[in-house]
Amino acid sequence: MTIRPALALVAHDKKKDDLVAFAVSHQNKLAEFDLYATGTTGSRILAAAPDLPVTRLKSGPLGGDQQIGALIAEGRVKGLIFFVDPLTPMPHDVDVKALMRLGALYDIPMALNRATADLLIAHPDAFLQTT
Ligand SMILES: O=C(CO)COP(=O)(O)O
Repeated sequence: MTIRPALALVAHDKKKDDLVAFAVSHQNKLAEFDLYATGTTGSRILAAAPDLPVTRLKSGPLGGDQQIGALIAEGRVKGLIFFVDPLTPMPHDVDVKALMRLGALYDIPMALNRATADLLIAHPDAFLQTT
């Protein structure tokens, strides 16, 4: 059995509409990956694009960001699309920072906004690095 490369999709509440729009408009390319999402983000994506292979983890404030961080550290998740809200304080800010830190540490392609996500998904091979 071949394990497909995996991407993670996460959005803060005020950015969820943007991420859903991104996922819908790039459905065909995203369908080539296994997708992991934090709980509420995953529900929103699946409601709009039910055929996408999304595995929902815990909600971000309940540990979902850390679960995705662990998947990055294990080498399972090869790319992170994380639409962050820079204007709202988060109770789980330490988890948000930890997730971005692991993305930087493991040098995976990481988009923190729609503009960068659009650039990355135009070059899906960027997610296929093996380190
Ligand atoms: O809080 C989040 C990321 O930090 C996202 O979690 P939800 O997708 O469960 O809202």
